[in-house]
Amino acid sequence: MPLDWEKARSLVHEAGRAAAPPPARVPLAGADGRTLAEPLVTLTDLPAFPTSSIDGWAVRGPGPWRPVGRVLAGSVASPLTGDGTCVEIATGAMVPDGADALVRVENSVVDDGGLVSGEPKPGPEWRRTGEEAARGEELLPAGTPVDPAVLGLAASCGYDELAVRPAVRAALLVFGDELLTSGPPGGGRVRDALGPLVPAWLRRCGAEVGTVVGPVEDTLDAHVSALRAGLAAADVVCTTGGTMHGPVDHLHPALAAIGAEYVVNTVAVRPGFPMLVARVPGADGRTRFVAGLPGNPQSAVIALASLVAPLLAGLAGRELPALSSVELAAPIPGRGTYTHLALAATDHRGHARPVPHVGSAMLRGLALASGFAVIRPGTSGEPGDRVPFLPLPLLPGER
Ligand SMILES: Nc1nc2c(c(=O)[nH]1)N[C@H]1C(S)=C(S)[C@@H](COP(=O)(O)OP(=O)(O)OC[C@H]3O[C@@H](n4cnc5c(N)ncnc54)[C@H](O)[C@@H]3O)O[C@H]1N2
Ligand code: MOO
Repeated sequence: MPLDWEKARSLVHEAGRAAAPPPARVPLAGADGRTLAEPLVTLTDLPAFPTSSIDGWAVRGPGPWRPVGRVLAGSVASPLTGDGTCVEIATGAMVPDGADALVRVENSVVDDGGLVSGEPKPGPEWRRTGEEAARGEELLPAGTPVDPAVLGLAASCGYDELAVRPAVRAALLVFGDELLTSGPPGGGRVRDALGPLVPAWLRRCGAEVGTVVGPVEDTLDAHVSALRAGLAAADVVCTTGGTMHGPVDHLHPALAAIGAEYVVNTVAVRPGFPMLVARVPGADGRTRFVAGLPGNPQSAVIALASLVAPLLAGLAGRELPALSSVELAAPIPGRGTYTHLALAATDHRGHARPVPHVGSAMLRGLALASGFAVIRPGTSGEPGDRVPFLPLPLLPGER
């Protein structure tokens, strides 16, 4: 029985999470795009010392004030001990003990005798120690994706290295003797569209893509050898084609031959129902996965978005990618007891409109869409309905 689509997403995510590789400590520069394996706890107060927000004067007592020195960013300020004294201070410099106000340079006057007068602003002009965070405070939980902001925050609170989940290693095996790897299709043969497409989308899901092989010869032996070789170097081996039971569909027998166990075998979703994920014990004791994507190109993309993205998220120690929600701008039919994933383009108001050319063998509609409107089993979508939306893994600026 094909599994419910939402159930299948969470099952593969859990399977990935259970098999996530152990954390590694890496220098900050190598942590970009990984996932925090431990909470980010600040190693100091932030800021670590009272810090001037302005260029001007740190003053003590009532003015005018006699300058007794200067404190620049990067140095330790000596205390201001006498009322009626001040030091020149730069933005970012430590505010001296004893100072009770800061006066901006543009709000001050220095008289001929060198005395400074001026009006401090009513609000404090410096940042108090620990005002952003207190030493030992948790700033971000484990499982947070490491992005540029996280790298900057980690550096600012004292980290040289971060404990992160290693990158998930993926491989691709393309099945199908009918596939051409260059030139125009014809004479019964089609161009391999998935060899170029799948690795690019795996990378957008955060995976490192190693081996890409194809077409693998349409024999059981060739499939078994290619799977074994792929699994030796990857956490997840994606395959395309051969998920059904046609005369040269060898995926299921090959999975049996390598001792794989299905996590999900067919999903109640249209298009793409023959998709699967199976787990295989690795030689090192760690679980590896095979993700079988159907051969029809749009169906393969649906399998990537439905199963492979959650699996990679689980292996990376991340949450199940959340579905967003859109308002339909046009009707979308349901698919009976199956979930219908309908390619749609969204506008700036979050309205989704189905795109044309969306047959499971087509890619034209995919290239116009930003994701799939999710029409749940037993429902259909009417204009104005809010429905869940499964975004394609696109980078900013890509549609
Ligand atoms: N008797 C049945 N036959 C089929 C059924 C069914 O329910 N009963 N379901 C159809 C559906 S739905 C799908 S999806 C496909 C899945 O088939 P496979 O995963 O076994 O894929 P193939 O048979 O190898 O290929 C299907 C189709 O896609 C083309 N293809 C394959 N790989 C690529 C590629 N890399 N680039 C471009 N196009 C590719 C291939 O030439 C075929 O046209 O099964 C249906 N059959
Ligand atoms: O389900 Mo197939 O994947 O419709 O093309």
